[in-house]
Amino acid sequence: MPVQNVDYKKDGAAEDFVASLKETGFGVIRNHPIDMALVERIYEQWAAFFDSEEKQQWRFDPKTQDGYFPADVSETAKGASQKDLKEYYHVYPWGKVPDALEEDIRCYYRQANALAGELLSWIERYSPAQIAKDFSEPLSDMIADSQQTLLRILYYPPMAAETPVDAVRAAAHEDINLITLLPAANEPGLEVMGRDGEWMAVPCDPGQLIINVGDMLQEASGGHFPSTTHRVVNPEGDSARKARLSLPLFLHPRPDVRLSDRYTADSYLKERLKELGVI
Ligand SMILES: O=C(O)CCC(=O)C(=O)O
Ligand SMILES: [Fe+2]
Repeated sequence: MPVQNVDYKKDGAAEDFVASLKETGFGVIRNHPIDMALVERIYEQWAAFFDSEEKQQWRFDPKTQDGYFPADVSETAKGASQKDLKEYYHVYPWGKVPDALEEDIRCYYRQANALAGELLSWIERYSPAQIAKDFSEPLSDMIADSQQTLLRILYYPPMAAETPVDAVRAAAHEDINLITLLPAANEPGLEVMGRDGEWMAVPCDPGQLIINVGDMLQEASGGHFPSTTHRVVNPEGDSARKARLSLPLFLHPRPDVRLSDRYTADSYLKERLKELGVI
């Protein structure tokens, strides 16, 4: 089954969306309530931010992890030999944001967070009873007042003349959190690994929203929803001269939320961030 593209307003949307998540770990939603003009504006504003030297004043705080992460400290995916070719900025509800960029990004955060709550209730509704009975609380409650949900503004610079062999925009990885909401990026490149081990391009038509399952939902659902491996490939030809921006919202439960017998959200996150070498 390929990743399903679901019309948010159509009857049966919730069921089709959850079936796609179960089969592929990914779903695409169109006709959704997120303001895409706002997203376009955010891409423009933040492209200018990443192009400026001002970003150096917003460097991340290693303790709290909010702010700007330059390319030389950005992530190395689990098992990858090179750092990803990306920079990013982490926005938390309590975190720092440059004044001129604050209103739009906080507005997007609220919209996307609200839609994520609804999608999590769709997921719960269409989880088999055997699986849902083990959720320690409704999935949408897990993120309700969370201060941990992270909005990342990602900037993949135009390809340099020389990059280290094996370095890619984002090496194959799985997301740590419950689910991720990702509006279509301004350039293609996102790929998901199918069950057959083949890479498939994820559609990035303007206006679409991509949702993927993260490791925490996989853990909480005993593997019913698979956290699917994905990556961002390097562009070729004319696109190599273009920057790519994307805007994933990583839905993180409150730290005390019990994911499974083995983990709380907090113990799970700490274990994974250590593996990534960012704490
Ligand atoms: O840039 C993208 O399209 C995806 C980014 C991603 O997978 C991540 O930051 O976890
Ligand atoms: Fe990801």
